Amino acid sequence: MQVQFTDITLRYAQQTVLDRLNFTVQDGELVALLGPSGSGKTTLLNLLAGLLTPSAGHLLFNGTDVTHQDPRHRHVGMVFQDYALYPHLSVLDNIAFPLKMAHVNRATRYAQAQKYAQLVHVDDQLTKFPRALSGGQQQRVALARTLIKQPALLLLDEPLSNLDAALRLELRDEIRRIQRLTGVTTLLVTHDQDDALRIADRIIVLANGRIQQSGTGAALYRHPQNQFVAQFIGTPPINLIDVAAIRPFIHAEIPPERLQQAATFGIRSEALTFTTTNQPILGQLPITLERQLQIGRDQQTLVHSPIGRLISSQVPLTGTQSPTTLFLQAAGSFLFAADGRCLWDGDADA
Ligand SMILES: Nc1ncnc2c1ncn2[C@@H]1O[C@H](COP(=O)(O)OP(=O)(O)OP(=O)(O)O)[C@@H](O)[C@H]1O
Repeated sequence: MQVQFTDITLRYAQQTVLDRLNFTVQDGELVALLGPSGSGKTTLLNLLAGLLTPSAGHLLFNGTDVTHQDPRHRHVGMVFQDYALYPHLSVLDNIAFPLKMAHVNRATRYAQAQKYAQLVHVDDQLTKFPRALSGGQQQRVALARTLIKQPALLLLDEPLSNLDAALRLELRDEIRRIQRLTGVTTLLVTHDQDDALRIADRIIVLANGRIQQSGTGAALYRHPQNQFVAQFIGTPPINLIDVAAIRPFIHAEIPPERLQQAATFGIRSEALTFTTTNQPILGQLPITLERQLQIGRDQQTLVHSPIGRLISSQVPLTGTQSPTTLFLQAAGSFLFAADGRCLWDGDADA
């Protein structure tokens, strides 16, 4: 089902939580809604489920205006962070429960429950009660219980938040597999960029009630439209430097009028390189090494420079001599205006 927000605004008393949102989720798409705490993610899901009505604007499902439609008629399924399983019912009865409420006969609802249990890989747990399951298994059951209703739209509200790291990784892949198999249009709410980047076809970044940018993980990382997105997406975090401080170290081709307008220079850790490559270089900085870390397969080096402390992921772990200069590569460098807009992107505009 295609979902369309047209100029949707939601206010609580004086606070505008969502401010004229416009976006479309295509039929079968898996979109992550990524934003910091309080950015309005849950509010947006509640609008889709029909638990809230917007202050202004329209919500369309397959082109039909459902802004004021009763939640029961929307065919929307929701899965929450805390599973919300019925503790006194077995796995099979939990999954079959929505069909019982819909007065589907016993044989059919158990056959369907078996089918969905297989889909989410809990078919070997059918007689257990929720307390005897791991968090990941409980979330699988919650997913099956929602999917058995064959929703036209699936809403996942921080479904991985209560899981430990290993289960989280496993369920991320599972959510994607199950969504692909069922083809259900899905909106996943998360504040975790890793979840969004690994699961979704496309990410919508929400902050301060506005869509900051919508795109693939690669587009958001390589071509952020503003400083918020540049800071929010990517680990280690982007280096942000006052333009006036870095200007004396820049020798190459940035349009002078852009430099004039800019307040902040952003540089990704991988754009601070130890040696020159065949990539365009903007300039170079004298540095002293502070600390080097190996974090899994990634290396991070903290350096002191005349423009402050920086992080590079391109300095080899020492052994030989310490580097005294780092090169600023154009790709991965950005200029931001005082209001946060990206004025120049070293990869796209150079
Ligand atoms: N019923 C309400 N009355 C007044 N303000 C509310 C109400 N519900 C939410 N808000 C406010 O709306 C804003 C967005 O809340 P929402 O729960 O949608 O954010 P969120 O992005 O889901 O945050 P989190 O990740 O912390 O759950 C917050 O500032 C919150 O305080």
